Amino acid sequence: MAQYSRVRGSVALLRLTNPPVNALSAAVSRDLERAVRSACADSAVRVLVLRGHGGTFCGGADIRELAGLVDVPFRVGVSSLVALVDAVEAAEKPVVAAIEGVALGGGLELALGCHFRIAHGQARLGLPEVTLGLLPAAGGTQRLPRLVGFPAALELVATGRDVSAEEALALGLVDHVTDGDVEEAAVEFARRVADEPLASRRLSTRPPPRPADLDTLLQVALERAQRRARGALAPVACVQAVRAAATLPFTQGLQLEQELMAALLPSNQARAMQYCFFAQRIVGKWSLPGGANWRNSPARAVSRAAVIGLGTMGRGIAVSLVRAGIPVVAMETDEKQLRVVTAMLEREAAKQRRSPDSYLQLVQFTLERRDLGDADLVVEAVFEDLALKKRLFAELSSSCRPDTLLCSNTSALDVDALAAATRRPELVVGMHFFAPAHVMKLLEVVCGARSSPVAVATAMQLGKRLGKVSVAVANCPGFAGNRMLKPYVEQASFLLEEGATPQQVDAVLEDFGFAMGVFRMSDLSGLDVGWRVREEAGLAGPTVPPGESARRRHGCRYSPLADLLCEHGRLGQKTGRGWYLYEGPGGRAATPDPWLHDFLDQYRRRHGLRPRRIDQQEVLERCLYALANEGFRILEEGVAAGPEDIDTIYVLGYGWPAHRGGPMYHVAAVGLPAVLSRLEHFRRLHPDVPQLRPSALLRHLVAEGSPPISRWRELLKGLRSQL
Ligand SMILES: CCCCCC/C=C/CC(=O)SCCNC(=O)CCNC(=O)[C@H](O)C(C)(C)COP(=O)(O)OP(=O)(O)OC[C@H]1O[C@@H](n2cnc3c(N)ncnc32)[C@H](O)[C@@H]1OP(=O)(O)O
Repeated sequence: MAQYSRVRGSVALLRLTNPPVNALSAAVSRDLERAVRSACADSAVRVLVLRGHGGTFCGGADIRELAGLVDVPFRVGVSSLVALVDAVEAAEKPVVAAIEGVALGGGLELALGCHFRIAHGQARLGLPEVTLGLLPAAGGTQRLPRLVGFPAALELVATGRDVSAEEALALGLVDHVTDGDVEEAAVEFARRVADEPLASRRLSTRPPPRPADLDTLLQVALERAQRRARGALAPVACVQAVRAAATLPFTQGLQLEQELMAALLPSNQARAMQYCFFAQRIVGKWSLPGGANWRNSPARAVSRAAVIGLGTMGRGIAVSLVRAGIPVVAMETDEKQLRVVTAMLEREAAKQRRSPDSYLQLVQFTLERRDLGDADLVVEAVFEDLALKKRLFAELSSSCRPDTLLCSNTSALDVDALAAATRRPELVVGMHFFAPAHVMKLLEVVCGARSSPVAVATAMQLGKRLGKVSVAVANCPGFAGNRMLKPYVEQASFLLEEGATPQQVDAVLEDFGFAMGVFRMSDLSGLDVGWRVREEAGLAGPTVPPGESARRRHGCRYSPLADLLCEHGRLGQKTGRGWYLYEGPGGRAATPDPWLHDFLDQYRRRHGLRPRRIDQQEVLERCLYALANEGFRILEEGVAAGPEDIDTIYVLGYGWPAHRGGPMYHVAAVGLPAVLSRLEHFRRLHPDVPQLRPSALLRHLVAEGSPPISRWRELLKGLRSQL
C-alpha cells in the first residue's frame, strides 16, 4: 500500500498505492506512516518525495470508512490520518509532495503536512469534506489558514471548491507547478532543498496571519455559509473550525476540529450527503433490458458536435461543449443569440484564464444544415414543439452522416416519436440538460425504446466529459425529473386554493433547504412554459373540451390558478409579475403582491372554497410525499433504475438540498410506513387527486418490512424494467 525506494542516491520516493484514487483508509494511513518513519531512519536518505500511484496523488480519507460501509471506528480512522500527517510534518528530513491528478480532503491535508508541495499543471487541489457533510479533520482547518491566509481558507473549506494548480500557486498553496513529469520535478526540487532548515516549513508551528478585519471576515463567512445551504450543519462547523485557527493555539484548534467532526460524522446530514456521493457514482453504471451496460458498451468518440438553436438551453450546451474542448457547429438564425453566445464564451474563457480566441475558434456559426454534416453528434435545442422537432429530426436524418447521433434536449417530449421520424431510430437519444446548461451538473439521458447501446453509452460518456453526472432514464412524458415535478407543483397550487399563500408555501420549502420554493422557482423559469405544456395536453386554453368545469380535468381535481395568471400576462420574472411582484421585467427580488392576494380571495369566493389555516407540516408532506410517490411509480415502471437515480436527478437538477439526500432518501429516512399512512390520510381527504394514492411499490416495500434504501435497486431488478 505504501512503499519507498531510493532514487538518485539520497532521495526516498514513497508511493501511496490504493487504487483507484489512493484513498487513505486507516490501514493505508498506518502503512504510509511506517514507510515515512523507515525512510527517515534510513541514513542514506536525505530527503523524501511523496507521490500517489496511477497518476493521482490522493482522493482523501476513505469515504466508505467514513460512511460506516467499512467498519472502522471514528477515533481509529482520525487518529491514523492525524498521526500520519503529524509524522510527515515532524520528519527531520524534508518531505516534498509530488501532486498530480487530485489532492483532495485528507489527501490535501497530507500534502499540507509535507514541507514542500510541487503540483502538475493539470492537478486539482481542495478540501471537499463539506460536500460530504463533514470538515477536514486531519488538521486541514488549522494548517490551511496558516499557509494561504484566512479569506482563502474560509472560502475553500466552507464551500469545498477545488482549485487548479495555477490558482494554488497564486494562493501559495503549492511551491512550484510543472507541466512535465511531476516526480522528476519533485525529485529535482527535493535535492535542491535537502539541506534547508525545516522549522518555518512546519505549518503547525507558524503563527496564523491576523488580518485587521478578521472578525468581519469570519462573520461574513458564517452568514454566507448559512445562506448558501439553509439548515446545513457542515458549512457552519467549517467556519467555526477555521476561526479556531485565529483564536487558539494549534493543538487546541486541532482538538476543536476533531470535536466538530465527531459531532458531524454520525449526523443524518452527513449520512445523506455521503449517500449522494455514492449515488452519483452508482448512476454511471447504467444497463439496458437487452443486457447492454456501461461495461460492455463502448462509447463512440465525439470529436465534433453540432447544436441547433442557441436559445437559453442551446447556448449553455454550446458553451459546455467548447469548454470541454469539443469543436461545435452552432446553427441559429437570430443574430442576437450569436452575440450572446460569443459574450458567454468570452466570459467563460476569462474565468478559465484562457484567451477568448481559444474558445471562439472552436465555434462555427452557420445557417446551413449541410454544415452539420460532419458532426459526430447533434444536439437539437429548438422550441419545445413536437411537430417542429419531428420535422427537424427527419431532415437531420437525411442531411447528417449516417452514423451521426441525433440527440434532443427536450425536457418532456416523446423521444420515440422523434426517433420514428428518422431513418436511424437506434441513433436517437434524449439529452436533457438543465438551465443554465453550462452550470448545472445534471444530464438526463433519455433512452428511447429503440436507442442502441452505443447511442446511450456515447451520450452518458459525453455528459461526463462535460463535467456532468449523467443519469439514464427511460422515455415517458417528463422523463423522471419533470414528471415528478408535476404532482409537487399541483399540490402547491391546491394549497393556495385551500388558503395558503405563495410566500407561506415557499418559506416552508426553503426552510426545508430548497434554494427556492416552488412559486419563486416557477416565476424564475416562466409560467408560460408549463402553460404551453398544459395547452398541448388539453388541460388549458382552447383545447379544453367544452363544458369541462374550471377545477376538474378528466374527472380529477385541477387547479387553473397558473393558467389564469398567464392569461393576466403574469409570466413571472420576465414580465415583472407572476406569483410575486418584481422591480420590473427581468427583476429578481420577489415581494408579496397584494394584487395576487385579492385575486386568490376572489378566486376562492367564486368557487365556494373556504380558506383554512394550513400548517407547515401539511405543506411539506403534501408537496414532498406527492413528489416521492411519483418517484415510486417511476421506479415501479422501470423509468429509472433505482432510488439513487431519482435522488441524483433531484439534488443536481432541482435544488433538492443535498443534506436531505433526495426525495427517495428522505422518505426512506422518515420511514416508509409513516409516509404511506400520511399519503393514505391525504388521499382520504382528497379522493379526486390520483397523485396522492400511494403507489404499489411503496405498499410493496412497506409490506416487505421497509428494506433499507441500499437494497431497493436489487429488489427492483425483479420488477419490470425499461433500463
Ligand atoms: C474514519 C476516518 C476519519 C478520517 C478523518 C479525516 C477526514 C478526512 C476527510 C476526507 O478526506 S473525506 C474525503 C474527501 N475526498 C473527497 O471528497 C473526494 C471524493 N472523490 C472524488 O471527488 C472523485 O472520486 C475523484 C477523486 C476526483 C476521482 O473522480 P473520477 O471521476 O476519476 O472517479 P470516480 O468515479 O469519482 O471514483 C472512482 C471510484 O473511487 C471511489 N472513490 C473516490 N474517492 C474516494 C474516497 N475518498 N474514498 C473511497 N472511495 C473513493 C468512487 O466511489 C469510485 O468507486 P466505484 O466503486 O468505482 O464507483
